[in-house]
Amino acid sequence: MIYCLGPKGSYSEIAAKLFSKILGENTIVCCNSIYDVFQQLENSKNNSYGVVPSENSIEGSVSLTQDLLLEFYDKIRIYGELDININHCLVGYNKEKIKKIYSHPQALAQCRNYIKKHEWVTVPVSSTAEAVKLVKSIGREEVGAIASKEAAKLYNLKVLEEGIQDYRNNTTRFILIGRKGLKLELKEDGIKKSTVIVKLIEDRPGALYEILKIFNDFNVNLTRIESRPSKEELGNYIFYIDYITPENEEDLIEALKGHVAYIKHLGSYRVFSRN
Ligand SMILES: O=C(O)C(=O)C[C@]1(C(=O)O)C=C[C@@H](O)C=C1
Repeated sequence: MIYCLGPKGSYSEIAAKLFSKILGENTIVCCNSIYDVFQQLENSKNNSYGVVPSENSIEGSVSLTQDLLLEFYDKIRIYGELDININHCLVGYNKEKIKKIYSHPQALAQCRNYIKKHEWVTVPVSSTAEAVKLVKSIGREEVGAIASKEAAKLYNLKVLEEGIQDYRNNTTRFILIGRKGLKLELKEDGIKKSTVIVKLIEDRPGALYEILKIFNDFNVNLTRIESRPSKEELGNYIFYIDYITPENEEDLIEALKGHVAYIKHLGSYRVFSRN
């Protein structure tokens, strides 16, 4: 079973379909929210997976996913990663008549300039495919949605314009998640990455530098470092760090442990490609 944000035709479902081919797992279950995906996995006993967006090339991190990775740390780990091109379409009845545009907040943000140019009122909804469903059920020319071509086709609406994101290259990174301890057979080839969350012991000069120095000492290439609020007080942060997994990763983690309040290893996983 693979859980994802639905309904059918969402970008998450498109990503889940690609993962389903890779995993040889055919059942995809569409959920109402990213939170539901985590919760379904928490309650699942079998080898279920979830597919959730983690980062976008225009808008940056999907903060809900980042926060839930920490909140569900006792149960859930990352098992894979896949980047998908996002080619947003204007979906509806008649472009000239649109006054109100429905979509997921990430998609609205990725098309901010385009929407501003047309002076449309925006309505955030739970996913891009949900937006198309709503526009179909409203059935009036004044409304439109921003979504995939697949969603337009699925709910029988017209693609009025394609590639409407503000920057041509629009890529969203999706991660494959599951309960900790799952055995996913990784092919020998391809890049392997890891993600950790670290909290510094105290706010003092060089505290973050000391951690980064350890990565340097182990000759490890970082691919992302991002701070999120610790949610304890304003100006207090935790750090999400992705890196190319070294052979001696256990030694690296041991070395880091001496310099942090905590380190949470969210997984070492394969970076999948679409073919
Ligand atoms: O709304 C959808 O279709 C989703 O799958 C969510 C989501 C996201 O949260 O980033 C996925 C890809 C796009 O970046 C826009 C929206």
